[in-house]
Amino acid sequence: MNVNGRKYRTIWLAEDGWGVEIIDQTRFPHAFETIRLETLEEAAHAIRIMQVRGAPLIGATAAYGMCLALRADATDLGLMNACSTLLDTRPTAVNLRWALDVVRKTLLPVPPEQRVARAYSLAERICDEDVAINMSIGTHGAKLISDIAASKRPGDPVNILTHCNAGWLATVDWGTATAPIYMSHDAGTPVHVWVDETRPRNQGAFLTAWELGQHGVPHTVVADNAGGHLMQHGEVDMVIVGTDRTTAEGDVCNKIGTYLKALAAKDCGVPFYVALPSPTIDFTLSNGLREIPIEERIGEEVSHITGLTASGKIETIEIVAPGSEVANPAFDVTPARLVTGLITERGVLTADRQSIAAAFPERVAG
Ligand SMILES: CSC[C@@H](O)[C@@H](O)C(=O)COP(=O)(O)O
Repeated sequence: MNVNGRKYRTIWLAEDGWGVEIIDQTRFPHAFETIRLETLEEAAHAIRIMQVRGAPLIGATAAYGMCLALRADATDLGLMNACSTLLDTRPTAVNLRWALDVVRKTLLPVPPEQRVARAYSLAERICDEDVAINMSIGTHGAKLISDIAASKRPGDPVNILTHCNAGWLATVDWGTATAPIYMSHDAGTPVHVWVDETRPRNQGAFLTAWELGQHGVPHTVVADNAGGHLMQHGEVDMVIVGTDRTTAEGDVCNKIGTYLKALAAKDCGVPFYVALPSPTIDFTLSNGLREIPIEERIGEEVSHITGLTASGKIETIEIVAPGSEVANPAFDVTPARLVTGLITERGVLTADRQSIAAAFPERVAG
């Protein structure tokens, strides 16, 4: 993605060939700042406090975190300890476990003195694969958008609602839910995006709105509760969201509030699509509601909010009545029956076990 005329990925190797650079997502939308990671602890911290976030980018950062860890200790014990430190950072996005499994299984049979170099090439491969996957999701999703455009009056935009940030910033490049949007926009299909603000951390208002603006995609930020109303009044042609973990049966776990959008979409006959890169499929799970771990985050994310004051200062203020209890479940599960289709790198699938297994037979086996 281009930012201020310069092409960026969200994570990259520093010029010295070993430090890892990331964009600090806690500073959006008011500042664009990068950070250099040099240690395992810094990589784990970046994931934990959400300087990087979004399922694919969490996986990519973990892969680079392993490189940094192995520079300090490339023994079997060092490798296993680093895996468990990174795995403990966030519980829901399965891309984290997937990336760590790839690194651990590949490196354990390799002699310790060769592990650092192998880890860096693996991390680079994981990043490149993420970009390729998202571009394929973009191609398949753009076809869905152009089909809807063909049924509208020429020039009328396809109105797409999205929740949270499954965009460029959540991946290495392109995004998952946003890839079809960027590709359609670039191809001249008129699109307009309804961006759910996505309380409590406002990934929609802070991140998705920022990156759509950078790319010149027409969009409107709405309060999370507006989606149902917009759908009832024919203002939404389709929903596209991302996912942090999708079961073998097609149940989809994504940012809190996604389920309510799926219910409203079902009631209003609006197609509800999930952009799903294959590393986000957890073939060990069937029932999303019972089996997917849902991250509980700190209450301050609900009780406080950060923004720009009229005097140009970034400040955090309290917005909940003092003394009230707050709860902060960060994800919810949308059952497969509410999902119109899964937009994967291998095409648009029905959200069921047969379709998912037929598209990714090698993942079922291993
Ligand atoms: C392509 S990213 C898909 C999901 O990771 C995204 O929709 C999401 O819920 C991110 O949550 P976050 O808590 O910001 O990491």
